[in-house]
Amino acid sequence: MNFSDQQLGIYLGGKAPEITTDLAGLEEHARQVLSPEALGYIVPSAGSGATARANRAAFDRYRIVPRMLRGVARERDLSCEILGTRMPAPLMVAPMGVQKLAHPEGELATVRAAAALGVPYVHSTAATHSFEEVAQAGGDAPRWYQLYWPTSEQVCLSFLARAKAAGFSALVLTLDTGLLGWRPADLDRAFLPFLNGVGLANYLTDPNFEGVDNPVLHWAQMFPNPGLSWDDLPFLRRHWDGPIVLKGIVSREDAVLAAEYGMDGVIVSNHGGRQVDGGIAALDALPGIADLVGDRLTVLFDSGVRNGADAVKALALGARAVLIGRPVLYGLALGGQAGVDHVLRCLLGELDITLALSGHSDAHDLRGLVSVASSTVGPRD
Ligand SMILES: Cc1cc2nc3c(=O)[nH]c(=O)nc-3n(C[C@H](O)[C@H](O)[C@H](O)COP(=O)(O)O)c2cc1C
Ligand SMILES: CCCCCCC(=O)C(=O)O
Repeated sequence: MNFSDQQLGIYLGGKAPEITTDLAGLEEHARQVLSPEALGYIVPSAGSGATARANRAAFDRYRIVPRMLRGVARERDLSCEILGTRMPAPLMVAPMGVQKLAHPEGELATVRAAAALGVPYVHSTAATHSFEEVAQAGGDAPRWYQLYWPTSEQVCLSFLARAKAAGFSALVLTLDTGLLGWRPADLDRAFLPFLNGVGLANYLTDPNFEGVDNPVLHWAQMFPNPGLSWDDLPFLRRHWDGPIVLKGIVSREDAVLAAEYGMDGVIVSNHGGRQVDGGIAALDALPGIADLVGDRLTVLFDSGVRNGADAVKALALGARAVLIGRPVLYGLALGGQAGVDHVLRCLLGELDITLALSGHSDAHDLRGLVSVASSTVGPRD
């Protein structure tokens, strides 16, 4: 199946879609519908926003060099298997908490849209719906669980057990959020969703929270948890029967440590610039890490992917798959489940078209497809 049939469908239908197909322009549309608090939480980044800008600038620096006359198939197949999970294309939904900020149906709308397309969904510890609710909404579709490691060992073990029982097949341990980054947009509003009980669904439904007088205070004792070290990882291995992926890796040294500590994969990510201001662009970190550990670890990528061409660049620079962050939330804000469906279909369609126009019938062996531009045009418009 060609995902670019989406494009044909729009032309033949003769009807403009309700949400723009210009995914890079989605943010502007989403800004119109998000409440000031939701907008302040979702869109901006840490500090001056330098890391988020670097993420985008890096994508602009790399350019696709399409190849010709390569007998591209009319029927293309972008499917792949990543850590035992089959997916229709090397694309996943990044773990994102507090999705009810974007839309009342929150993660349920997102997981339903992803499931209908077979796109794996990664469930955040900071979600507004519990493991069990999300599993029910997602049915048999592929799903992974993202752990924010709580300070309580009991709660940690309970989360792992609940995730396993609810059919989450791989574990993503996020490492770059030992504490929350300095986020001026939220600080200036004195707004943190968790303190209003938003984003605590997994906690509040946990047996360890039963009968607790002040659940928010109890949660505040679980997070932040900056004291974790590499030597804690064997604990996870003992208690999680399945692949483990470390999210938030941007240094080669840490990628090598991840391999030495027996992890299965890493997500090269700077959390979309939401944590460290002035950090390295995730895309700039990717090729070095993929070269160094790509033969031992499954290297995945997020931070700054805004359209199908960006996904192609990350794949060509060594990622086995890319995770989509904010654009999914923008789709969610603009149209609930249908909005997420639209965003994912556009991404898949543009990914397929970009690959085909570049001479590829699948998403394998894309090395050499991008180069650093000798002359770079400025950011859009
Ligand atoms: C509103 C929001 C909430 C997020 N929550 C989480 C989370 O709970 N766990 C996590 O590992 N990453 C979380 N992230 C980070 C994403 O997984 C991903 O790394 C990031 O969005 C990628 O950057 P991009 O959106 O600029 O592409 C969140 C991101 C946003 C925008
Ligand atoms: C468990 C509390 C911290 C959640 C942070 C959510 C997140 O990753 C983000 O906002 O970014």
